[in-house]
Amino acid sequence: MAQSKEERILNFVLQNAVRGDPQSVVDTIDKYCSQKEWAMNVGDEKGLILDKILEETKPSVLLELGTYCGYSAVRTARLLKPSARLLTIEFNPAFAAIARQMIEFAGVQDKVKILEGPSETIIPQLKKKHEVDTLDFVFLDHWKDRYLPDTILLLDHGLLRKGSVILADNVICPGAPEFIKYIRNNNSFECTNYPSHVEYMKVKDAMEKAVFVG
Ligand SMILES: O=C(NCCCCCn1ccc2cnccc21)c1cc(-c2ccc(F)cc2)cc(O)c1O
Ligand SMILES: [Mg+2]
Repeated sequence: MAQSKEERILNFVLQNAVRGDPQSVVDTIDKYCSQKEWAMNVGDEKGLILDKILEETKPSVLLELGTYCGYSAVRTARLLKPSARLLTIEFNPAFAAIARQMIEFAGVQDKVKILEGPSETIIPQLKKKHEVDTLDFVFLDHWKDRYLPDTILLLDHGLLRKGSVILADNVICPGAPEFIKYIRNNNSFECTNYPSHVEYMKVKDAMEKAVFVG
């Protein structure tokens, strides 16, 4: 069977990165996707914004929507304290399988758990099935028209607390206009926009941080 792009990315990492070194995995994916094949990783430019917000927030319980090849899961886990846990939801089983191998190669498997399925099914299970109380940090990077309904789902299931941080990728390109309209007009959230570019491109993009103030 012909290899998928995601398999080619994983194999490039297995052959060129250092096992157990998450930074080398992140750098190697960025090298491949900027020089050989574009892929929808958050990338190095927006990745630095993610890093800074993680270092400011110091979260213990994190949720990511949109694992893909595991780039942002590895990038995030490399900055977490030993006791912190990242749950990452992936809809596509083939991508989840790639991400699992990427996360294990990087050596961050003890901090990361991949949950396979649609976010609208998994979010309501987080408290009882995945022993979550509330989330300190949520990274939205899945279907852009699910950012708003899933934010409402998080609220309805009591998964946010005062100070919970939601960080959304791609609020310009591909864009998440309904999410942005809602979150910027909701007094329960304090929003900050971080202008950037689409990963590995010159096209304008941005990330939006929304802190839940209760
Ligand atoms: O589409 C994007 N991501 C979403 C991929 C599908 C997620 C599916 N999925 C995963 C978990 C999950 C749970 N529940 C339901 C569905 C779920 C994306 C696209 C671009 C992009 C593309 C073309 C272009 F010209 C410019 C930019 C850039 C990005 O950074 C992106 O993130
Ligand atoms: Mg994205």
